[in-house]
Amino acid sequence: MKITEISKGITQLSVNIKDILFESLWEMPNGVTINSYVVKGEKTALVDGVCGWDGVPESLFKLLDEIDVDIKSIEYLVLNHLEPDHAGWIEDLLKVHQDFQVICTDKGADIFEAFFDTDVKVHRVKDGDVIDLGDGKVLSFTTIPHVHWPDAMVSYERSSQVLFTCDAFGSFGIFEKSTVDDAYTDAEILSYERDTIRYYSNIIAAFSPFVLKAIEKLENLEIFAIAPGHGLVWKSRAKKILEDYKTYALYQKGSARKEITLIWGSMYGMTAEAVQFVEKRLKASGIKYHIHQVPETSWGEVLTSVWTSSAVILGMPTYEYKMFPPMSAVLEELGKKKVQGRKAFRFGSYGWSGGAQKELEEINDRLKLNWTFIESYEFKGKARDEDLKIIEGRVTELIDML
Ligand SMILES: Cc1cc2nc3c(=O)[nH]c(=O)nc-3n(C[C@H](O)[C@H](O)[C@H](O)COP(=O)(O)O)c2cc1C
Repeated sequence: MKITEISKGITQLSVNIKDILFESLWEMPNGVTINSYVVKGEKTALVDGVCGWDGVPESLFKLLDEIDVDIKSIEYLVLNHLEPDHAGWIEDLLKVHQDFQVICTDKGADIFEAFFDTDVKVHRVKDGDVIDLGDGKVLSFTTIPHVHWPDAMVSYERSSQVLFTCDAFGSFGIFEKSTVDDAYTDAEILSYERDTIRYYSNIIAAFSPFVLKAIEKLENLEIFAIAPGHGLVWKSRAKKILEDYKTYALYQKGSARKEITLIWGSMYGMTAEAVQFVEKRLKASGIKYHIHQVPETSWGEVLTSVWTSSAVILGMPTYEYKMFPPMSAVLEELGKKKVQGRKAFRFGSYGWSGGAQKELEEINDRLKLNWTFIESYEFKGKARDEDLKIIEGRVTELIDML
């Protein structure tokens, strides 16, 4: 738990969350923070809440207490996004306070009504609407639909130029030293980047075209700080996180970094032997690569690597006339996130007639992955020296294509 003053009258209340799966699905090896913000003019607004998970609502009440904000003094609850990791706390709030207004978009209001049984007043805002809190504090609102739900908006406090973005521009990770980027060196920020990319690729990626539209909408704002619902507050690097998000969004269609992700699975070690050989070749080439075995590695981890990679190598055998099933499961997930336009190569073992290749081609077409494959290579049983030579040639071809 942390309390941080972002600007005069604007305080961040941050709760650390570990050892859960985000959306009951995505691993977070370094946890996540959920950030709520108090904006104090003559009136008090709370921007975004926290989740209803064990101990979290109590943490927010405690933090409000520590900064001497009487819960009953909150007149506005600004909900940039209704996902329960930010809005679940409302159930607990309603038990002690009902005399406030919810501020959200039209779509947000519909979701609010679906999630909560309450007569609390809901004020629907559109682009450019403002709420004057008095004492110089004015909040204005800009919708950013589908980043990440259709209800999403950002709120901007005009005098301090703080932009509250909820899920947009967020990251995974818990930050012990400070919750503001200024406290960290560039090298430290770079070491947290994988958590940001993991967050982006796992949670936001499917909506990348909307991320680009949102950034366009926000580009001309004077920004002192970007204050998201997860991860660091971006002050000196506010422009940089906008640029980084734009870059991540553009990775969706291909032309990502000069990196290769090798995803592999093997039942009895025949494909695994060839994988070891390919890994040696990648190591010798000096190119940056990620290697993940499936099903041992989670989708989230694989997705994080593939998101930044311009090329993918798949190593898997035939299983019941199809691909080794964990590989098709991962590809289906990549299809849902629309990871398109990768350069790719596939190799693998089979026992009698094969079949994996046919399913791979079907998946590439059906999911519109639009991956450009170098001719795949299949070997019967164990890969012999002549097989490895051919595989090596094709891996070299792939590296050269980058
Ligand atoms: C459950 C199972 C199903 C298989 N189905 C097929 C198949 O449909 N077609 C085929 O050619 N080989 C099939 N095989 C044989 C494997 O593809 C072959 O043994 C291959 O060498 C396994 O590679 P691995 O050691 O990397 O798992 C199957 C093997 C198993 C264990």
